[in-house]
Amino acid sequence: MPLPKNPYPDLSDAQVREQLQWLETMMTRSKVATWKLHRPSMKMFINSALAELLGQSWQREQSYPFELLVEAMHAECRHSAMAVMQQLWAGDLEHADVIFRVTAAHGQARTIRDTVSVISHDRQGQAEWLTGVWIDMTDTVMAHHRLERIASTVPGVIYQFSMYPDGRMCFPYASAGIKAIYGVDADVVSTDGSAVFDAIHPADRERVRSSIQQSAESLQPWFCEYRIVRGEQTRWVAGNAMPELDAEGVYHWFGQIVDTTLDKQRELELEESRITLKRAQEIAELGYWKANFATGELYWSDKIYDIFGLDKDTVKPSISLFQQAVHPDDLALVLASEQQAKKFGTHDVVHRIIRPDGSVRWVHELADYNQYIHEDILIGTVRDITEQKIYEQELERLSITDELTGVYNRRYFMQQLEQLVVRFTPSTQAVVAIFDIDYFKQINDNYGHAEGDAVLRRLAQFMQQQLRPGDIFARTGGEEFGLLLHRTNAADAKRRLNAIRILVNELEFVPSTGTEQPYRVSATIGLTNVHVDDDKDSVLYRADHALYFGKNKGRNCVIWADDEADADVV
Ligand SMILES: Nc1nc2c(ncn2[C@@H]2O[C@H](COP(=O)(O)OP(=O)(O)OP(=O)(O)O)[C@@H](O)[C@H]2O)c(=O)[nH]1
Repeated sequence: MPLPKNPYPDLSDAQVREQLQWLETMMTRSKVATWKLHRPSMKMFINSALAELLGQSWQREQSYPFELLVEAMHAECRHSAMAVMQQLWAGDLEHADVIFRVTAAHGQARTIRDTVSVISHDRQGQAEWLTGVWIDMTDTVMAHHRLERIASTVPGVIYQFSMYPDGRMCFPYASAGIKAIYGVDADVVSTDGSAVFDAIHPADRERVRSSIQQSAESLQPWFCEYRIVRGEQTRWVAGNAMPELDAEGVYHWFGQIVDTTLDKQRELELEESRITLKRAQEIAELGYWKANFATGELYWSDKIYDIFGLDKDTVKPSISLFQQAVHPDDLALVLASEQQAKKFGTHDVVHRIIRPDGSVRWVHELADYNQYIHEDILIGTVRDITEQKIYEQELERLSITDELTGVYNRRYFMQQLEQLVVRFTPSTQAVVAIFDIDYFKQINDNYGHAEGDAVLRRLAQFMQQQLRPGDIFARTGGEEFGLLLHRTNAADAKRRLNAIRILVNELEFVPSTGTEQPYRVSATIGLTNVHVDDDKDSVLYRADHALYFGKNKGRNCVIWADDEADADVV
């Protein structure tokens, strides 16, 4: 049988034999299985490692039928393996890697990569001598299989991504999930990863690239959320991976990419409703809070910090902090409302707070006590109603104020008188008086209506100054004023009002024209004390009667009226 031609013409046959010996020893030791086949005779020579693997006894130079090898192959691999062999025999291929499974000695199934080379050809160009080296890939295949099984239970895709110094990028490993996420096959991107990058939404592509670059530069974990466009569909994915730099300057990331479209949609919807709510709260000047009475914890939305004049970054809200901010006069009201809420479910209270700068604000709190939550929690809103309160107070003030003189008006006087008579008890002491300017018509007639107004203003202010706190003084008609003197007896009231009458009469008025002589005014005052069985009309009737009496008597006097007597001049 002709041996293959010596491929090393510089060496003697003996040297070649020696080299072969050495090679064979090395291969046997390292358990590399090899075979060589003389194609024309189909005689096969195998090394001891292959003989051992196939469960054959071995002798140097013993030939074996090639069938031995073919029979060891698993039936499902045989056809494709032999097809490659045929191409090698025909001289169509010089080298080929053939992968097949064999049943080795002791019935063990092994996966083999047989690297076959044609060593020599016959005159027709067909293979004459061929050789093969078996590499046992069982462990690799098993590891791959194991990885695939694990990967199939993990959401999304797990992968290795590599970036070369020349900028090439690829996915040497990607689990089957890559198809579902990017719509590409793992083997397509195993050498060129551009299909994955092409699938990224154009608006996100640069961001993804620079995040990879950053991770490479810092060797810090890569994390990125971005969109993928697949036909009409846009999906959100999130990727994270750990980078590594190898000795050749190649970066490798090992990580996972998952589809987060649903989470992202929920997140975006949540963010949208959060913004809408925030905006609505801003428009309504509304803050949102949640108080846990069991723990004393309090949550405030941003708006509440503004309302309370506190800094969000440095202040941590708590129930006690809130209570400290409540105006001391309103704290009992607020606490009572909270207790009410525990019984009836609703907390609805208007109160004042004091800001750190001392300014006072009015707030309206509305909250619900949720009895279905087992914790002691009140959830509610707070609105700054200071402007509204000021406006209301101003309206209230205007509704009880006389426009010309600035003192109380008739409406307020009548309200107070009504309250006085309704609440009156035998131990209460109060006096009601009517103060009427004498001959006021003449002032209008002599100096004009504006001068009359000025006199009314000045007299009203003057009277106001003469009274005690708690006394009520109001303009009840044109040049007529009413007085309610609390905790005063008849003698005291007569004395005080007479003193005031004298002071009024001493006032000097200078006409605004400036050309006339100064003049004085006088007033007549009718007064009475309040009785237990009085209503407001009966009180006013007596005071009015006394006033009428005084006018008739010549004016500039204080007249006391009681039930019996018509009047009593002071
Ligand atoms: N300037 C001015 N005059 C008013 C106002 N309201 C009422 N008067 C005038 O006050 C005058 C009241 O006149 P009378 O009721 O006759 O009373 P009098 O002149 O003070 O006389 P006696 O009360 O009897 O002393 C009228 O001329 C009214 O026009 C007002 O708001 N401004």
